[in-house]
Amino acid sequence: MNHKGKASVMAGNEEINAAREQINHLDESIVRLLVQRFQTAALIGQIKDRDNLPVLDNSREQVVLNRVRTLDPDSHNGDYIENVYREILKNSRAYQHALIKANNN
Ligand SMILES: C=C(O[C@@H]1C=C(C(=O)O)C=C[C@H]1O)C(=O)O
Repeated sequence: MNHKGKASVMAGNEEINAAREQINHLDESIVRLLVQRFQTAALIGQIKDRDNLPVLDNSREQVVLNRVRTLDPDSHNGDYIENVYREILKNSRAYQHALIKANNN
C-alpha cells in the first residue's frame, strides 16, 4: 500500500475531491465564456463572408496571443496561456468556417 497512513490518504482524497469540485465550477465558467467567444467570432465571420474577407487574420491573432499573455501578471504561465489560446483561435476559425459553409448551402 501507500507509505502514508490510512487517515492521511483519506484526508488527501478529500482535498482532491474538494479541488475537483472547484475545477468543475471553473469549467462551467470557462465553457460559458468560450461559447460567448465563439458566438462573437461567428458574428465577425458573417461580416467577413458578406464582405468576401478571409476568416484567418494572422496579424489580429498575433495581437490576441500577445495580449492574453500580458493579462496574467505571473510570467511563468505565459506559455501555457498561449498554447491554450492557439487552440481557441484554431477552433474559433473552424467554427466560423462551419457556420459560413452552413449559411451558404
Ligand atoms: C474572430 C476573428 O477571426 C479569426 C479568429 C480570431 C479570434 O478568435 O480571436 C482572430 C482572428 C481571425 O483569424 C477576427 O478576425 O477577429
